[in-house]
Amino acid sequence: MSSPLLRLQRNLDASIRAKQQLMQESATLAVFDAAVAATIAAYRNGRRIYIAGNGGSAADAQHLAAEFVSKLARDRAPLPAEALTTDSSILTAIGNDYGYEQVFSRQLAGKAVAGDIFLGITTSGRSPNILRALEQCRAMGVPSILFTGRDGGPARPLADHAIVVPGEATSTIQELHIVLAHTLCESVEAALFGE
Ligand SMILES: O=C(CO)[C@@H](O)[C@H](O)[C@H](O)[C@H](O)COP(=O)(O)O
Ligand SMILES: [Zn+2]
Repeated sequence: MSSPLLRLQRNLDASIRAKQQLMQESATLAVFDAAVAATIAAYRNGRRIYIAGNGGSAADAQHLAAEFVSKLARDRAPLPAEALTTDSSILTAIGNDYGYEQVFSRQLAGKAVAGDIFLGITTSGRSPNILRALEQCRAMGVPSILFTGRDGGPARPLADHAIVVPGEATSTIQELHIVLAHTLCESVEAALFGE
């Protein structure tokens, strides 16, 4: 077998093993269940979700926001959601004037209200802009969900619902995060608009 196919086999195997492991981690699944309930509660109260991450996790933040606003599995009313990663003017202004670690926290300070919900995505649990965003949520009464990996790093204790997934490689952790993201959106759709 050629080496790209060997790599594919290895990566598929790592993804499958990590997903099977997550299915066995009942404590982690319970945290996810609570995170879904908190998101449904925010929407029922007329609030919205803000989502942030870096690199591939920025793409995941945008992917999930698009599905809340457009749709995932069924035709229904749009749900308000915003990825904090999309406006290059805001990102460069805050990054340039206040520092990259404030690019998400300052947007939350300016846009979010108590009772909104925030989802931070970081495979390492160590990205300073996600840490600052989680601190900002605590200060503002915005409940927070964290999708992370490894030991969850310093982000873990800062989040209300910290979901730490298995996986050794960053890419494997991200593959589990996208399953969580789709399941979160699908569950919200079902709760608000029926199965
Ligand atoms: O997508 C990938 C790797 O798969 C990268 O772009 C990755 O997201 C970046 O290195 C991020 O900066 C990593 O940040 P984090 O997950 O540790 O918060
Ligand atoms: Zn990637």
